Amino acid sequence: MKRPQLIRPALLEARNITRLYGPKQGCEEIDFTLHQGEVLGIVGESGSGKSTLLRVLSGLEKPDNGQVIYHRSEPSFSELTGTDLTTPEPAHTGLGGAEGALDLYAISEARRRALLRMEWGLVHQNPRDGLRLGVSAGANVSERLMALGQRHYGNLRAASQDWMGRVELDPRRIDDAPRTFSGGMQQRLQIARTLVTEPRLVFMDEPTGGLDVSVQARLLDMLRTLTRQLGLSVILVTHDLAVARLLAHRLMVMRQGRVVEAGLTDQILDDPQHDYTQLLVSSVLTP
Ligand SMILES: Nc1ncnc2c1ncn2[C@@H]1O[C@H](COP(=O)(O)OP(=O)(O)OP(=O)(O)O)[C@@H](O)[C@H]1O
Repeated sequence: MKRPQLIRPALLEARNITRLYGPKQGCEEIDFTLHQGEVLGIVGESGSGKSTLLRVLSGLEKPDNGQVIYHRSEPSFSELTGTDLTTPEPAHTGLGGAEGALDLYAISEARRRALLRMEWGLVHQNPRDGLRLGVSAGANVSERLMALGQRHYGNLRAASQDWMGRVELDPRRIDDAPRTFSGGMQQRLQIARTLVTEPRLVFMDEPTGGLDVSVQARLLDMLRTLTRQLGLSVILVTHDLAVARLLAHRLMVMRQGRVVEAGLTDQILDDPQHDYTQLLVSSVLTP
């Protein structure tokens, strides 16, 4: 008997996105839908446009063309905070489409930033870009909770300690400054700081890049556990196919700013169709 397919609702849609700095420099005509609970890996060699696309998707850089549509569902953080992202602004018509669909670049920059701060999360390759180095580890973790309106000192501290434990950091180091942590520990702290609010959508840019191989392996393992436990929806940029294999359900392969192949991770890596993907995959396998 054929099993019914479970169709997960769409969370983020890229519609014909183009952001070019020069010919083939940036990303061009990108279309895809990310569904709830899905990890989408964007892979490709250096300069293929992965980071440009991630910046556009995460609201940091306006595309030259195309739309990023975010499908919000209840309960929303606006209910928690009193901020309403869906109310159209005076000169704003960007809420077309399905109810709760937000056109990312049709809302004000302030609202876009609020979205990134409160419903989304961004894990940078360099943890120093995502941490506040002047405050303690605990304050780093609890900051996003405070942005959501939580004020109780004891609860914030307990949440910070809990999350430090979940990312395998010693909770007794809650008052230490991040700069006293190793690179791998800082990355775990950045992940705790990002995930503490259980964001609906997380963007990760080479989250294990720049770390020793053994540190990478542990971090990857932890990321995989957390994404599964929390059912996170993730857009992950990586040039490392092993990272993509471990974390991503689906892959998009980019070359010179365009998507050359997309599909289920195992399908793409075990049976690549496009010449470029075949080259990428074989270059990893060849010693
Ligand atoms: N702000 C910018 N101004 C001008 N050119 C840019 C800018 N950002 C990216 N580019 C160019 O766009 C192209 C794609 O860069 P991008 O950083 O998106 O690629 P990538 O696949 O993420 O590479 P890497 O893995 O090395 O980070 C490159 O040719 C790059 O030089």
